[in-house]
Amino acid sequence: MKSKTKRVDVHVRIRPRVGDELDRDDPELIFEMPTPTPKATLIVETPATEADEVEYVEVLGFTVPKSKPKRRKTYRHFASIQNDVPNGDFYDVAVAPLVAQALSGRTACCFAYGHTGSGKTHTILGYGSERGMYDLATAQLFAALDELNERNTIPADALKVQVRFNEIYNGEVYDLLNDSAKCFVREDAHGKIQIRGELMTDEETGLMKPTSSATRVASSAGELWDIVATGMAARSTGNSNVHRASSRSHALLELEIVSDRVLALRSNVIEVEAALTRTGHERDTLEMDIFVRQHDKVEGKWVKKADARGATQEECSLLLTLRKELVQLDKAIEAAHAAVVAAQTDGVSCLCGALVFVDLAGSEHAGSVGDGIVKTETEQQECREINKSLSALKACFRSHSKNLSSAACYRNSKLTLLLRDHFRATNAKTMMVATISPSSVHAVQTTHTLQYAQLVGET
Ligand SMILES: Nc1ncnc2c1ncn2[C@@H]1O[C@H](COP(=O)(O)OP(=O)(O)OP(=O)(O)O)[C@@H](O)[C@H]1O
Repeated sequence: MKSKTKRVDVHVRIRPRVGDELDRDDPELIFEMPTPTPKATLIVETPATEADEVEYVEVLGFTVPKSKPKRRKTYRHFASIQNDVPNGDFYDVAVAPLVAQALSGRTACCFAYGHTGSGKTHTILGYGSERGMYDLATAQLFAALDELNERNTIPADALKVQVRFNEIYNGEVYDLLNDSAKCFVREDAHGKIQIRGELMTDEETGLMKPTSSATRVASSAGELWDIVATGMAARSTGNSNVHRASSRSHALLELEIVSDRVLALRSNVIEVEAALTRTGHERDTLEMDIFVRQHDKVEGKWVKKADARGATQEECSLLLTLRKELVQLDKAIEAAHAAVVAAQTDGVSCLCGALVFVDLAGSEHAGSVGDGIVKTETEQQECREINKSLSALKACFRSHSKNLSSAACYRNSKLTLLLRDHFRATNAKTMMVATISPSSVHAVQTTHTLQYAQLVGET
């Protein structure tokens, strides 16, 4: 049986002219929408300029006809085109279905792509009285959770929302809920992507162990807003040793429906895994001590001593105990994982539903490494990283829509690695909003955004 394709719904959002565009009275691009949703087409026409009237030009002393610029361009494969609509209307069309998806226990991702100033932040996070997508989404989410919680009598099963808020800048991941601390992304023994903090010394054992990246839990939309506001403040200020502009970083806000029961069981998994690491380290150290005692290093190679004595009885019995403990711990990890899965599947159907909002770096930074504008070493590196992550994202959209199980494309950037489990979650839904300005001053960036959006929409 042919599997269903998982297309990315791409919505184009055209904002009104704002700020300088109004002050300068920028000429507007002309938009035509000949085909309505669900397979919308957008024709963009740049207004004629005085230069268009020039018919001939001098080239190397010859007078030749001037080639006419292509003023009309057509872009296809969009789910909808929203021209000058308020956030609430855009939400109803593009984001409300994602919330329904999360409330059915599945995953939904929303990406905002466009050049700096095109309206990504206005869309995702909102401005003033214009509530952003995540705010409108969490209001809808909590309205549903509150209703379910009213019927629930067991406190440990009360539904809440767990928040993680990370920023990816120059190929590194920062934790916006932990003072922009640097994080590390790795795959755990069960193939799940984990975000970990810096290594810390465990006071009990003296061993270095990674701290988990910060998550916060909100029981109401108001609490969630406060958590996100903390992250947004961290994003705009950065930390003392990293100065980054938000337009040159990707921000990833992950919201997951959880209960205290599920969180306790997950933290039990982390505890048992830590115990396994500790015991494994103890066994390895003892085995190494015995080995080193029995061998000499000759010309870089270990050679067994002629008079090497075996392990003492005490060491043998300790090794036996440690090996038995490791077998027990392996079983305990399996059981702990099974308990998490059982709690997640036995609970209400919305449990573990997730909503992910991604405010991507300004698209003008992609493809602009060699655009002729003088850039510092750091700026060139930033452009390379943005290019890399946005190309990897496009490849992953393609692989996702074609139901390819290949994990390789996700490894090509931190952004896609962080998103991998969300993309590959069962029946995950993905939506991208391509934000554009109507000002012809931004025509080049608008063309770039629409080309990328079309490629994503046609995958
Ligand atoms: N749909 C809209 N309606 C009215 N004003 C808008 C709309 N979209 C954006 N704006 C305004 O345009 C300006 C730039 O928008 P915004 O900051 O969201 O851009 P951005 O793409 O997020 O830029 P950056 O990459 O710097 O974060 C803001 O003043 C914002 O309020």
